Amino acid sequence: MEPFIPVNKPLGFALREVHMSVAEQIRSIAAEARQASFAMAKLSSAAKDQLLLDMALALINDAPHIIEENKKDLEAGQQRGLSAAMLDRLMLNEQRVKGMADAIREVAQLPDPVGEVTGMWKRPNDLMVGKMRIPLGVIGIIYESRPNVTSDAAALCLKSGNAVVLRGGSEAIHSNLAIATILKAQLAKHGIPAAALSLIPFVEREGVTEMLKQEEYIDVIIPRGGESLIRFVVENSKIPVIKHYKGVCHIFVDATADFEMAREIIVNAKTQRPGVCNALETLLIHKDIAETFVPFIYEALSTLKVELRGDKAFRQFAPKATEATEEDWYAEYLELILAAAVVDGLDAAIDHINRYSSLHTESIITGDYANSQRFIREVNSGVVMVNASTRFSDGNQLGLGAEIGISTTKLHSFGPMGLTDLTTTKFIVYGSGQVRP
Ligand SMILES: NC(=O)C1=CN([C@@H]2O[C@H](COP(=O)(O)OP(=O)(O)OC[C@H]3O[C@@H](n4cnc5c(N)ncnc54)[C@H](OP(=O)(O)O)[C@@H]3O)[C@@H](O)[C@H]2O)C=CC1
Ligand SMILES: N[C@@H](CCC(=O)OP(=O)(O)O)C(=O)O
Repeated sequence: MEPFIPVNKPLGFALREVHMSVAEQIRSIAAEARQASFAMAKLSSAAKDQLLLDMALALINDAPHIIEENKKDLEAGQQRGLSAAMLDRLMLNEQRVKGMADAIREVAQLPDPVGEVTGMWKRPNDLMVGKMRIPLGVIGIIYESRPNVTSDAAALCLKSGNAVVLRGGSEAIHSNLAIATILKAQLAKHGIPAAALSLIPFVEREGVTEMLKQEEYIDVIIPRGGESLIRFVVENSKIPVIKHYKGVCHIFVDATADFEMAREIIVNAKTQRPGVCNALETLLIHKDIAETFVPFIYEALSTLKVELRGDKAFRQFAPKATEATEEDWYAEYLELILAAAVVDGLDAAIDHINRYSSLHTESIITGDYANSQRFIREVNSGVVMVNASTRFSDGNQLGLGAEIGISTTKLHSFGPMGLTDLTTTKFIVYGSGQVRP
């Protein structure tokens, strides 16, 4: 997508400091965030929780303003011909703003990971050695055009004692600025440096490029988005990157699967919200049940207007399905299209997944315990499920309150990332005068 300048010029441009280049402005934001991160790291759990609760309340109180700013984004999006699904992702109403506030409150209620001692052991010389959880420092996030990510990410980063630099999708610039301004005002009220939460206030892509050069000030970059973003960040970042890549999610229906259960799960995973990264994109079916299961699932999905693209064996039992090409096995459709193949068994299913998946989320539907255990151990993705919908691959649904995103990188955290994943540990050592002989 081409870089986009907001239609409402005064807002887009007024926030780019005219006397500073993009590079200077980003460097200054990052440097101030670094300073603010020291203040964040020292805050007590109670202070952070109160800050978050006040932020949630402020969002509710200022909902009319947020919705007004969001309308500007929606109008600009309509003018640019964004799809209905994209406009829906962008849209905020009272209920969605309330949802954002609820998510912040939920994060406030979660235990604070900072300061937790994760282990303590005694050495023969009586030294006590342990590990303590600490914030990462400054987290830079580049994300899509869903404005609620701005408040979710801010809440998670602040509660875990970090400062955060946010760069949201250009389509959501007015909404994001409104949300970030409201949240920042609460930082000031609580005596916390406003730079603990910064939103890049303009849409030039150069801002992303410059962010990736701030290794002196930003500790980690989280790119949350599709192919173009991830490739760009991986090629250009001087800062460690935790990729949050697209979701080419699979379900494998084993020979022992309960058909009704399989249908419920597949329908949910494909159709409940097709535009999100944890929606199902490829279905694999054990050959021993293909003759009966393929027509059964084809009927259920085509009734719901899902287009099926099958391999030869799948089309043998569902002749109306279109032909899948090699490209389909890599595809993240984010719409009502599903690729489907018949495989020889568990080994072939695991091989297919490990070859084509984006390491996001995969599920097996099976009545065979041993196969479920092999699937869990051998599938190389951040979330592996048994007899459940891939749509559960979500921080809130998995008990993390919210998620910064779903990591498809094994370092430093794999799968949905919550509070604990935004921290690291340091060694702590208690002595009583010991010296090394
Ligand atoms: N794993 C996870 O946690 C998640 C993954 N996703 C994935 O994200 C994708 C959908 O998101 P979508 O809205 O398309 O997001 P995009 O990947 O198009 O954009 C996300 C952000 O990246 C920026 N960006 C995109 N390309 C570049 C580039 N070449 N250089 C610099 N910045 C860039 C965008 O800026 P600009 O506005 O300027 O285009 C935006 O801020 C899907 O593939 C989905 O699966 C989504 C959410 C969570
Ligand atoms: N949080 C999501 C899953 C991850 C996500 O945010 O995906 P996306 O909607 O593609 O930005 C969910 O509700 O399922």
